[in-house]
Amino acid sequence: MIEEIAVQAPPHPETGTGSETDADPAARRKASRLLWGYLKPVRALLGGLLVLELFAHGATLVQPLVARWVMEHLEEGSQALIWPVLMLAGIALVGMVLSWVCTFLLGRTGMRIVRDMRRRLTRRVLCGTVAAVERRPVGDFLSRVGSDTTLLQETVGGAVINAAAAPVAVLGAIVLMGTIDLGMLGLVVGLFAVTTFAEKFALRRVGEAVEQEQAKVASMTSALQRVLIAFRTVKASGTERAEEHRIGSEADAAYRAGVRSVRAEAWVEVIAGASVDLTFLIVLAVGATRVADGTLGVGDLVAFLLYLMYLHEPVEEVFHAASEIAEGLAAVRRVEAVRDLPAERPRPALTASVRIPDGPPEVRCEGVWFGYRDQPVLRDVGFVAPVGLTVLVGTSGAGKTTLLSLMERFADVDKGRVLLNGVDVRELDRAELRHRMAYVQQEAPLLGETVREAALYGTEGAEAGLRDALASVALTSWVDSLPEGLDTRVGERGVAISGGQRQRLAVARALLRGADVLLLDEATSQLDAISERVLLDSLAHQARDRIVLAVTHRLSVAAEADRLVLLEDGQVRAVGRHEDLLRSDPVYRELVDAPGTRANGERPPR
Ligand SMILES: Nc1ncnc2c1ncn2[C@@H]1O[C@H](COP(=O)(O)OP(=O)(O)OP(=O)(O)O)[C@@H](O)[C@H]1O
Repeated sequence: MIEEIAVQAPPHPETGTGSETDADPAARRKASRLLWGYLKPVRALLGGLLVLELFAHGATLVQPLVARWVMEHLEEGSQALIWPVLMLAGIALVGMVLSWVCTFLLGRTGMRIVRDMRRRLTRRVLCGTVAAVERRPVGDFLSRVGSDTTLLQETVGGAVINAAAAPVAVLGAIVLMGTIDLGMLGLVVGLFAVTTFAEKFALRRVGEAVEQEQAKVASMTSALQRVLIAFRTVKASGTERAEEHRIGSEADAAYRAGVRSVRAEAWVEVIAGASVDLTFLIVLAVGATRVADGTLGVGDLVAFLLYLMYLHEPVEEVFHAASEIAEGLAAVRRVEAVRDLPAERPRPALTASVRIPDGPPEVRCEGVWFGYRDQPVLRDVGFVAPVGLTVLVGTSGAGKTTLLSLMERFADVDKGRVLLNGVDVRELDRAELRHRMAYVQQEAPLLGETVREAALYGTEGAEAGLRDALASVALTSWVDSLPEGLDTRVGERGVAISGGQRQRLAVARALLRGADVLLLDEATSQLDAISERVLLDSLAHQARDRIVLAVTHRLSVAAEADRLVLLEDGQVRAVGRHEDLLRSDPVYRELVDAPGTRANGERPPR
């Protein structure tokens, strides 16, 4: 069974974030808590910014008072006006400086949170289990780490501060209105309560629509990424139009969800504006009636209405900020789905002292059972791979790659044991175990921009052995023919080099790790007979003091093996040398006779 720390809910068809959606109040509360958590490292800074913002509000409020003072003292001549005018200019300057500082600091704070979030997500993905990470489309990860985190920047860079500062302005005005007439204030508060109730629904729609839009963008990115990886196949299959249509439909779906979110946002803005305007009219009607029956003064009504007009901006700001926060919370939910990825379980504390015993290396499988999603793939597999070349052969799907995965602990056995030097690999620290092994995966992908970087990837201080390793895989003359030698760029996915060269480079990298156990999964499948011969000689040399465990369909590799393990339908069918199995096992004979077991130019055995 695949080992996971947290159990991942299956992706939601619309949002792709698991079963939690914006319609779920518990999910909303959890997202709010998480957003508050993200702000933890910058809460003090945000507090300071809030104070600055309030000062900026204060500076705006003082301006009319000073202007009024200037108007009242006009008749005293220009001399008397110098100081008030200078004061006005000073206030304006302070307002400008505060505004710049707030905008800059808020923007920077938002970016910092996004940067930290991206770092954490990257760490989370890299620590995830192989099963959990490989199950998700790559484009989905890219979208969550790239674009969803950007949405958060908007939320933090302004919305949070506005959501805190604007209510203070609203509260201030409300208190002043209360000093004029409590009855009228009750009316205003009642009307605002109705508005807030209506806004709640619109805001929920914003959150849902943004989450759906982001999920559609992720699907589009995944579709595009698949096409780019298989670009030649797409061209050769003549499916450009079909792919364009498919990716286009994802873009359309993202557009439709985007329109839904914009529509909901428009409602938020309109309801906020209309609430103030409507309240103004109702207060005017009620106030006029009260002025007429003498229970309210004209001056009080005018002052009350002025405060209502002043409220227009902060009320709109509050709801605009709420809308941005709803978008941010949608992003939080999508980002958190990555943070919930099951991680590789650390080594159990009880066995913390277990180390790999010294001595000649040995890999041993004892009664190993393993399945994917309760479908058994390996059944009671047992064999020993001592120092030397051990080759795993078997029909496609027999479980060869799966066996190598269990040795590297990409997954753990359901039953039985895999032992390295007599120690169950589950008791070992993963880093130590993997340090002892070098692995070339079936597709032999290259990491690094240049030939040198690709060959040295994951090898520490191995540069001195680079030339020898390249010679071992017959790549010296190729590297020497490159325009910039080892520093020639190999293209993003290594497509600038042939499949065989890529495989050999991957093997050179594995050799440079100097590991006790070399795991090679179909590492010679694309080699010609001559390069394969060089590589096999080199592997034979390596196998004198380490374990080389190779999965192959190639006869030439099998013929060189010190021992063959023949897998059939997840079980060990036979173990022996090539000649013995050729004589005794009809299934092995059939495999050997099958097409594709020989390198180009290789002759069949006599
Ligand atoms: N991640 C996975 N999830 C579910 N099933 C899987 C997964 N990986 C492999 N399988 C299944 O497990 C079985 C064994 O796969 P495995 O890749 O180990 O076979 P193999 O012998 O290496 O095949 P090949 O020679 O074609 O590479 C296959 O039926 C395969 O479909």
